[in-house]
Amino acid sequence: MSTPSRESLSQNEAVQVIVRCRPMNSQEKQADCNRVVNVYSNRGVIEVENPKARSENERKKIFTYDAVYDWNASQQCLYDETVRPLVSSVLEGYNGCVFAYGQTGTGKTYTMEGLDCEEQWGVIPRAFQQIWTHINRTTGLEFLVTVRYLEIYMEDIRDLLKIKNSKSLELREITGKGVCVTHLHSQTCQSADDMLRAMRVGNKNRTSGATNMNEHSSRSHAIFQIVIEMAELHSKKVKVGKLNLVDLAGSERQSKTGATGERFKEATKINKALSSLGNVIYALAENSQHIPYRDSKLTRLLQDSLGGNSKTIMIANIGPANCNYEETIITLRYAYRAKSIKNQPIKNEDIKDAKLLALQEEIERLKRLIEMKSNGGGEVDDSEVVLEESETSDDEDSKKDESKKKLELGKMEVDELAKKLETLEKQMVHGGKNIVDSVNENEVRLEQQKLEIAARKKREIEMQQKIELEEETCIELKQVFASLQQQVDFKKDKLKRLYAKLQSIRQEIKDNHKIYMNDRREIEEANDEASMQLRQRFLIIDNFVPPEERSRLINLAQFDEDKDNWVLKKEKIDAITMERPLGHCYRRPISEYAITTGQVVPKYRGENVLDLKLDMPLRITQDYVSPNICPQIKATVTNMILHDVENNVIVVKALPHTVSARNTSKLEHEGKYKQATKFVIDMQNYRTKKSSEPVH
Ligand SMILES: Nc1ncnc2c1ncn2[C@@H]1O[C@H](COP(=O)(O)OP(=O)(O)OP(=O)(O)O)[C@@H](O)[C@H]1O
Repeated sequence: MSTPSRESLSQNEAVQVIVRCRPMNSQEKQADCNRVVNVYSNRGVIEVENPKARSENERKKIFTYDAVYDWNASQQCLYDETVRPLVSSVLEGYNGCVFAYGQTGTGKTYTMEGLDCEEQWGVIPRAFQQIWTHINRTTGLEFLVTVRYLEIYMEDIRDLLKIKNSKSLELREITGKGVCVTHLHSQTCQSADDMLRAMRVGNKNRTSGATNMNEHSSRSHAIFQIVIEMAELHSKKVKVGKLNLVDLAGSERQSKTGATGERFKEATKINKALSSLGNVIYALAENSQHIPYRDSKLTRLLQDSLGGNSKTIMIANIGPANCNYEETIITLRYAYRAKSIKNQPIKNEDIKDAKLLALQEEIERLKRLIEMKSNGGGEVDDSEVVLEESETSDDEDSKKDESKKKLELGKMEVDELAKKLETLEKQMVHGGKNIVDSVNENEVRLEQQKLEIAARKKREIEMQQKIELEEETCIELKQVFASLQQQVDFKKDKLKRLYAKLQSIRQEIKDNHKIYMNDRREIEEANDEASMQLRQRFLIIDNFVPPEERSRLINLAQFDEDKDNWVLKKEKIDAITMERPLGHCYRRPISEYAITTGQVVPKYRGENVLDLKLDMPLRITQDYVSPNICPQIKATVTNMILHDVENNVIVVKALPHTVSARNTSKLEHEGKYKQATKFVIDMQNYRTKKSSEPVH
């Protein structure tokens, strides 16, 4: 893909964050839950009341977003106001991404896919409609539309359109194209119905299951990708728009979802991937130097959409009930942070390696070939056959037959080429099919109006938010006071309001600090655990692995960027020139029958026993020299071994439970911590050194 020109680089653009609150569900109604969420759509504000508030400061939390939707908002309204403008940009050649995030059962799948009846269609089918309406009324362009559908389940990537032979697929970073999934099936579509069919096939294959919170819970992160290549008929210039529609698995608490066994394992993986998504959002919002995209497959795949070259919308889904207060606040904070992520959308113009160009070239080539063959430029010439028919000599009869055969073969070839041409041509769609339709004009106008309304609504919300900010300062200037007392009362009121605001901000800081301390404790625990493991492994290496073996492995180890892990290089064994052992017997016993029929080739002394090219080991057992074991380990091992005289066997005593670093005394813990940290630093230095070495 060619690199984008300077002109096509647009300005930084923030991720658009939208919040949607679903209606109370039957479970919540039965349990007599209270609604604690208030939605102010005209101001883009969500207000949440804390059901366990101990003081006035803790009572209300207020969050502001680009747009908010309550339980009455229709699918059409959400799509037209927020997603339609983004899909329009994709049709101009931008990359776009819409992803739904939220607690399990809050309506992510409902928002992205919706229900079967057209009125309840979600973002994905509505995007299909918009794309094909556009294609069908655009003249002067040729389109190639392909879709892919994948899920990330327990950190494995699966192809949802080709599930039968779908093993876990690999991710690969391709220069200029970003992170791609290798061997992912891509399906060409010629209509919105084709896309709907692909979506339904994929949905059937998607991993889902029932939890306490949702009867049909999606247990994987699903990404539906649409690639639209558009070529100008005259200039052959190609632009490409890519749209990622992502339905994430729900964030959840194991205690609430009642997850056990396989569901528990799933939930752990889901939460891990979502927390790495959270870390990426946090790092981007904080403008960190290092963005941990590599921590999970989900974040690697969404790399372009978060802090990359795409226009992105995050739809945060929440529930209205008091019983989900904590989860709702977590989602709202998460979404609030995402608001400060800046992307750099790029228009993918003048793309040189588009599939559409290759397809056009192939079609031209086939057309030329068919024409050549039909005009007799191929192997067989019709006129030649006619001429030959007039000659009657016996000798030439066979020649005639041969020519006929050739002719038939030639015709078959032309037929095959024509079929191939037809299939290729079908893949490409010529824009402007409905251009003569009078309804079409109205449709164009309607679409334009919808976009204008969306833009106006966006501006209105922005203005409202600005006005509210400025009101605080302006109201005082406008006020004319009749007396000093009136002025004092006014100022008292203002002070009260500001004090309440200050208290709520203080509370927010307190809550955030608590979250930060929890996160920090978890990271420290993970670090302690990792350090202990590292130390244990170093002890094993130091004491049980011979030094030459160790240096051999160090030389072979190299960091594989694609696998994001260390791998061992293949060792060169050419230098070893050991003779293979020879057979001792004179002859291999064989049956009389085999000898007479000559089926078996007898084996003679002097031949290799094995006729395989085996790798020879670098050392043989006799070369083994026992290593120097450190005295502590020796003592531990000696203490562990008992001689069971009665049964004449050696018994190894079980080790006492390892004492966790957290439970040991402070001093001991600090000592261990220092040692462990040193090991971590050594290992990191080693990794850095290795990865900076040139790879041979
Ligand atoms: N805005 C809404 N209006 C009406 N019904 C809704 C709305 N949002 C969600 N629902 C209903 O709530 C239920 C749960 O929704 P959904 O399955 O979409 O949740 P989810 O967030 O995708 O859950 P999970 O993460 O477990 O997959 C569904 O029956 C859905 O139809």
